[in-house]
Amino acid sequence: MPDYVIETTGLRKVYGAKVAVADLTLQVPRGEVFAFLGPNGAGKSTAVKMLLGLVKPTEGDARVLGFAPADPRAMARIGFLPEHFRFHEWLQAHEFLDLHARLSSLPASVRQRRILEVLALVGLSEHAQRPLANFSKGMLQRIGLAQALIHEPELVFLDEPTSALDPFGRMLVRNIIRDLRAHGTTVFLNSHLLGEVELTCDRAAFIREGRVLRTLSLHDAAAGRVRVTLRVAGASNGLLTSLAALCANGSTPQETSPGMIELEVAGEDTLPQIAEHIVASGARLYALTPQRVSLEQLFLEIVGADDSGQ
Ligand SMILES: Nc1ncnc2c1ncn2[C@@H]1O[C@H](COP(=O)(O)OP(=O)(O)OP(=O)(O)O)[C@@H](O)[C@H]1O
Repeated sequence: MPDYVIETTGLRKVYGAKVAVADLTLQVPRGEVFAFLGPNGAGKSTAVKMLLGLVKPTEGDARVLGFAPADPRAMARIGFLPEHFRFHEWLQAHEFLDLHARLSSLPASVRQRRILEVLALVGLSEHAQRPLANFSKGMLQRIGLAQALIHEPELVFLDEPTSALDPFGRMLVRNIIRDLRAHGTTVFLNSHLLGEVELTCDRAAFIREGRVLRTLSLHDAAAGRVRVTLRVAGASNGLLTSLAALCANGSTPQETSPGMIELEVAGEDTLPQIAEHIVASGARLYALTPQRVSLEQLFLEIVGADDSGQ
């Protein structure tokens, strides 16, 4: 049986008349880097808060590391970087990390070593003695990530961890997430930066109004939709009809200009069949150019482009 670190069934949260999370059913296996994607107001942060026991669900059930949310046995093994972190600005970076190490019940014998390790991990070793009040937004996000990892958690929730970071910072966070995965840590990532998600995550769930619309693997290139551009000569009238049978989701091939055809197929496995159809029709194939459909395109299609700004 798969070892799920997160399992929810029909999780729901209502604030007055506002349904923040409608009906969330989700399973995240151990060791996965899982992305939670959805437009503003989709209920992502509320869902994470319910999983952490910070918000009480109106209905439904959740298990995190096998326990009910907020169970101290689970919480000790979870790290969390909230979207809006309230920092203790009067503390120096190392004091802030020491506070969080103590809150995580890290034994005194390892605290100092872990503080130095996580400061190095997030590239802030030289700022250990600086008060957080003097930190830039990006540095605060890095130190927030350091506190989430100080106790070597099994499961880490990162809510928009790179929103304030420059490209170097984003690369650093990508590498940290890859290291976490290599060590078997499960990462639950909320992000609007779909390029980052594509590079770091194993699987993504698209949510809207607190419901999972779809989950998909981000690894399996053969399973991802592919847009194909063809350059052909001598195409017969029947070629477009014949290619239509290979298209994804009821889409149809389009002749964009003489000799140029575009179509979308469900995965790379269909590419040889396209070539076979063209040759069988008697046309000559000069170019077949596949391009994976980006996560951003999928997001716009699945979630809908007009559902922001709540
Ligand atoms: N404490 C609260 N009281 C009332 N409404 C709330 C509360 N928290 C969240 N909401 C509402 O619930 C909905 C979901 O909010 P949530 O913050 O979970 O969305 P999100 O997907 O994390 O959004 P974003 O991408 O903008 O961070 C929103 O409409 C929000 O206004």
